[in-house]
Amino acid sequence: MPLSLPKSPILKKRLCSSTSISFKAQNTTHTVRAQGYITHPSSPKRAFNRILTSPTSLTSSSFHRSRAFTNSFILHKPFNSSIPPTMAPIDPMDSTTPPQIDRAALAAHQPIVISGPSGSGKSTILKRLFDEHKGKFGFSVSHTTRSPRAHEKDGEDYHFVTREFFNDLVKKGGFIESATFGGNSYGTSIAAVQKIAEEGKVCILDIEMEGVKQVASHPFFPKPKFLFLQPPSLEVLETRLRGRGTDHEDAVIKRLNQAKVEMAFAKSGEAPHDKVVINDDLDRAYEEVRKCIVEGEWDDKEETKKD
Ligand SMILES: Nc1ncnc2c1ncn2[C@@H]1O[C@H](COP(=O)(O)OP(=O)(O)OP(=O)(O)O)[C@@H](O)[C@H]1O
Repeated sequence: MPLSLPKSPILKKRLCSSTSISFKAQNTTHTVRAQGYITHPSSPKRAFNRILTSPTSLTSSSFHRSRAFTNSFILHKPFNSSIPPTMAPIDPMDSTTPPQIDRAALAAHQPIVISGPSGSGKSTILKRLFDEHKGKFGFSVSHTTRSPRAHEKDGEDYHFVTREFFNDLVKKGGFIESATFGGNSYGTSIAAVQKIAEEGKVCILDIEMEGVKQVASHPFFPKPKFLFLQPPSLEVLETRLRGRGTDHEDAVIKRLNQAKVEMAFAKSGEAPHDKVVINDDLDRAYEEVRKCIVEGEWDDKEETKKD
């Protein structure tokens, strides 16, 4: 049964900001730890809102971005369009420091970017990871220029900001990734990510390919670890997407087409991935991911790349 997880902004999944993940299974709301929410694919949703399709999925703001590219979503109708900014823009142009960059915290709790085609199993694996390591990870709260929906709380689901604020933060380099969909902008701020690190947690960012490129090329944000989760084949991916039962035919086709692009990028030599994990067997893949993320064993990049 598909779940709907409340989450925060940016298009993709990361386990960051504080951290309480709320999700909805049928009519029951559960809270786990994270931000943002996941909506059933058939319900209105926005670019950065990740569609969580399996009951085991989790999500956060950054999660959501990938869906924007691969799904055709019906947009929620904003009910309030005048929400004031809640975060002061950081000043990345302050070369005396980077006082706003908490390098010690980010080094101690290095953020992890997980990416991979829709249906590759990111949500499934992250859900298990969170369940088995409670309090260790967090999701960041994304910024968005869209208006909040009835159930959304500013600062929890997203930081709802004005376009001026958003654009200003973009200019200052305050986002590690940002994108615009359907006239609304979404972004993962440095401040939101490092907040998780300062809380003593590892921020996990579930980000789609374009976001990954942005994070990797950010001029001054310390490099996070990048993990790419790959399906064993497009055929298997198609079977899993259809088995998930959350997408219409056209959405499945879009996801598969996007998967080809993402897998080509992963093999191109241009990708920043520190580790590629092939999700053939769930238990095996989970263990491989866990070793990287929990134990810090990111050692077989070259070997994996040859496959
Ligand atoms: N190793 C595996 N073997 C069989 N089925 C799997 C495996 N890993 C994941 N699945 C199933 O594949 C489907 C897609 O997994 P999941 O929703 O976690 O992918 P995802 O990468 O999070 O997708 P999206 O980006 O669209 O959220 C789910 O139904 C999940 O149960």
